[in-house]
Amino acid sequence: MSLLAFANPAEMALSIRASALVFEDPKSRELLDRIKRVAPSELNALIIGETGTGKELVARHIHELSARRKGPFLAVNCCALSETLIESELFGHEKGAFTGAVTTKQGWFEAASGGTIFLDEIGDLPQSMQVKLLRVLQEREVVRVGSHKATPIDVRLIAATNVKLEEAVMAGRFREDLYYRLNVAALNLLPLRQRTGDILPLARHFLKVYGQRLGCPGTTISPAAKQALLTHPWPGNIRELENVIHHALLVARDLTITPTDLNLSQALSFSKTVDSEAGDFEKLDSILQTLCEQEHPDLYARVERALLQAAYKHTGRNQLATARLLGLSRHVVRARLIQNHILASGDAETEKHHSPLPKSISISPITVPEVIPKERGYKEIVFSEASQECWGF
Ligand SMILES: Nc1ncnc2c1ncn2[C@@H]1O[C@H](COP(=O)(O)OP(=O)(O)OP(=O)(O)O)[C@@H](O)[C@H]1O
Repeated sequence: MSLLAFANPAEMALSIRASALVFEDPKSRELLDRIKRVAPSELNALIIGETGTGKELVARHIHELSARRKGPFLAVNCCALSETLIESELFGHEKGAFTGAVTTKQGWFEAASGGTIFLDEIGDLPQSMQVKLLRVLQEREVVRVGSHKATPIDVRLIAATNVKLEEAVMAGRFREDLYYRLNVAALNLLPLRQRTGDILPLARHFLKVYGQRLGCPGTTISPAAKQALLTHPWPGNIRELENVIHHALLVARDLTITPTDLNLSQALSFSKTVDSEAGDFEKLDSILQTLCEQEHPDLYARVERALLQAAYKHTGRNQLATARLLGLSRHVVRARLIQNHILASGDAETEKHHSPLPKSISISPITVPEVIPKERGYKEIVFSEASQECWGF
């Protein structure tokens, strides 16, 4: 999949707006009505759904339908940031606040002023940060690390989770008061297998998008392939469907996609194999941790890298499958692949990840060249067609 570096914001605007929301199943249409009602309000929203169900796309849609549409839309993946850095990333820091803080830096909340901030995987937010986030939401101001001065912020928060936050609250892992603050407007995105009326419209949508990009517009899906799409369980949801269609267009011999082009049986048998292998990896992981804690603290990092490399190679460089194989979430895998510099530049399947920190920022087009490179010190912004995300380097 190609990467485009957008020199010009208008070009990126077009690309981002092209990511239309396809909602045809009656259950999805109900949700769309709710989204349209929630969007113009200033309410915080909580989007709940399995990985790949479209949480970020819905958050972006809410932003576009709100009065804040001209402001920035910043998407931050909570689990891609290490616990030590998350506070300064979200709220900024003063020069000299800690080793390495060589300049004063604005945090994401300030950068999103006048717009929307999307906190993905909110359930992974460390407890210490949950208290601080609650304070920010209550007081509507942030205090940079190393400062005593509060800066007012004008930001709408949309959070997302793929775990049941109620259970995390019951287990004491997530603050109840923060949960109620976030859960003002809850939007449940059903897994694709529970809204089968979306499958073929989405397949047609991706066929059109990728068909044009790959120079084979007008490609259709055979009746048998449609049937296969309708009966597949889609554990990776819409992201998986998108990848399947993209792949099918690459391998199809003519302008009709057949069941063989979809390669769904391989995906299923593979997911069964990895289910049984995951247990072994978990066992190995825990033995290694104990061993390394006792003997060689740096050995664990080396072994983790080797494991990640092996799993990533074994799965044909598929992040979701690697996550399943290792018993981790896709975001954790992605973050660790980046930290370990395993995602190489020019990799055809993945985004380009050179930043030492995975800064997953999806940005409202207008603000990209003005806010991000200048304020965040990025030299280059790269837009990934695959994930519809921008990456700063
Ligand atoms: N209703 C939809 N219509 C069109 N495309 C969609 C829809 N929902 C999701 N997609 C596409 O599917 C892919 C995954 O969506 P997205 O990243 O928003 O999911 P997510 O739930 O945020 O995933 P994760 O939990 O892994 O972060 C994206 O390429 C997105 O554009």
